[in-house]
This record gives sequence, structure tokens and C-alpha cells, in this order.
Amino acid sequence: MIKIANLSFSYNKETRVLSGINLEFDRRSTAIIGQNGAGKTTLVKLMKGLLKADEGKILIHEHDVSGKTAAQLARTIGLVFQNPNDQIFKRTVLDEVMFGPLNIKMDKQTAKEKAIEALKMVELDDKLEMNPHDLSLSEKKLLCIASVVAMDTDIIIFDEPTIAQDHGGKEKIRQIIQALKDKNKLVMTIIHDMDFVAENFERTIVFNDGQVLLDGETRDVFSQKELLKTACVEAPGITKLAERLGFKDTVLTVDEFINMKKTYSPPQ
Ligand SMILES: Nc1ncnc2c1ncn2[C@@H]1O[C@H](COP(=O)(O)OP(=O)(O)OP(=O)(O)O)[C@@H](O)[C@H]1O
Repeated sequence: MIKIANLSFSYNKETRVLSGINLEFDRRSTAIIGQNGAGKTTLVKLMKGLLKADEGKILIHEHDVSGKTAAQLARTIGLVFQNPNDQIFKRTVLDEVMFGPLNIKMDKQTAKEKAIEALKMVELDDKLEMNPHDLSLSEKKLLCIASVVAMDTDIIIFDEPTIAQDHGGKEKIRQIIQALKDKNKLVMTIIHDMDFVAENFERTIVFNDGQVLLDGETRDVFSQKELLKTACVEAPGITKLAERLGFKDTVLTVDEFINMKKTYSPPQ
């Protein structure tokens, strides 16, 4: 779906932020992780056409991103920003969510239907007439998710969706991601919450200093202790616990831990 070849980018002459990135994305849900400043947000901004590469190419559905207009890209790839205040500018919740669909020339009736469907998904459909700025931070983040979901793009990228979410909010985001996966969309997220990565994403890519350090099935990535250390990334809590207890296999979730514990005999 997305092919990235030999991609490099710098904001200024002194520092190269991304260098020689080669990646292909299929429909597997994918987490992009790595320490602050590793280049994750820059990569997704390049995919979304918000920045122009210095070198290399990004192809989405075989078409070069550099040859596409912002409107064409908006129909294919949605990006939910980390900070909701970067995204909110209408006076009611409904108008906010209809803005994107109308902007990509959906007719008004369809835009409204898509907006309400997306607001139901994030459970804000009882707040259609509210001013978005009166919502809590967690609700604003959900509103921004709805605004992108309503555009019905094939690819949806989240930047730190779980920040400012309590347990209930995280559970809602988990369900939204699952619903998008069920619709066969490519869901990608930039995230620092490793427990959430382990529980929800099939593939994980680790960025370090503007390059891809690790890329593979999430379980395989979290089994690479030494390389994770290089990228200053910690494995999920349950993975570390199982490892310290001497489990042979890499454990990703509490359910797996419980199931494996039944057959586990501690080292003598
Ligand atoms: N607009 C900008 N102008 C100049 N430098 C920038 C700009 N945006 C980001 N950078 C720098 O580029 C590097 C990569 O930033 P980027 O936001 O892509 O990292 P990140 O991996 O997403 O980090 P985080 O996890 O903190 O969001 C950092 O050194 C950052 O300071």
C-alpha cells in the first residue's frame, strides 16, 4: 500500500532528521516507536505530504506522494495529530467532524452521515451542538479521531492517541482501532505506550536517530532486548516480568502470561 524508498529529510542544513529509510506497509496494523526526536512524526508528515523529502520516494497505492495535491492525499491518508488544539477550529462538534468530509467534496448528506457514524464510534454523538473547546482533553482527542475517521480514508495514522486517556479512554481507542482494522484499513500509530503496542499492533517499527533499527512482528521486536536498549525503548511491563521469571517465550499480554504460567515450571 505504501512504499518508501531511500527517503531522507532535514529541516535545516545542520541536522539530517531521516536518512535512507526503506519501508513497505501492507494492511498489518503498525506501531512506530522510538525515543523523542527519533524522526517518527517527521516520517508521517512526509507520508501525508505536509513536508517534502530531500531525497527518495514515497508511493501510496503506486502513486508518488510528491505528485499529489493535498486534497488527493486527504482522500487516501488521514492523520490524527498529537495535540488536538492543532486540529480543532469549528464552533460545534458536528461541524468540526463534517469539515474534513466536506473539504474532500463529499455531498452534505453523506458528510453528515459519516460524521455522525464516526461520533457514535467515539461516543460523542450526544454532544453534536457543543463547542469543541468545552470538551475535556480526552474528549477533544476523541473528537479529532472522529474527524479523521469520518473521511473514510484507506490509511489512518494516529500520533500518540493514548496520551491524556484514562483506562476507559484507552479502551475506547482500542475498540476504534479494532473497528478500523475490521474495515480492512491500514492503521498506524506513533506511540510511547508499549503495553498498548503489545496488545494492539501486529507489526512494530523501531526508529533510532532517524533510521529504522528494528522492523517486524511485534513479538519478534520485543524479543530483541539488546537492540531495544540501543534505541532506549523498554519492553512492555508484562514482557519484562515474564522474562525475569524465566519464561522462554516472549509474552505480550496479561492473558498470554496467565496461560503460559499454567504450564511454567520455574528454573531450579
Ligand atoms: N519544524 C521543525 N523545525 C526544525 N526541527 C524540527 C522540526 N520538527 C521537528 N524537528 C526536529 O526533528 C527531529 C525529529 O523530530 P520528530 O518530531 O520527527 O521526532 P519524534 O520521533 O516524532 O519525536 P517525539 O516522540 O518527541 O514526538 C527532532 O530533533 C526535532 O527537534
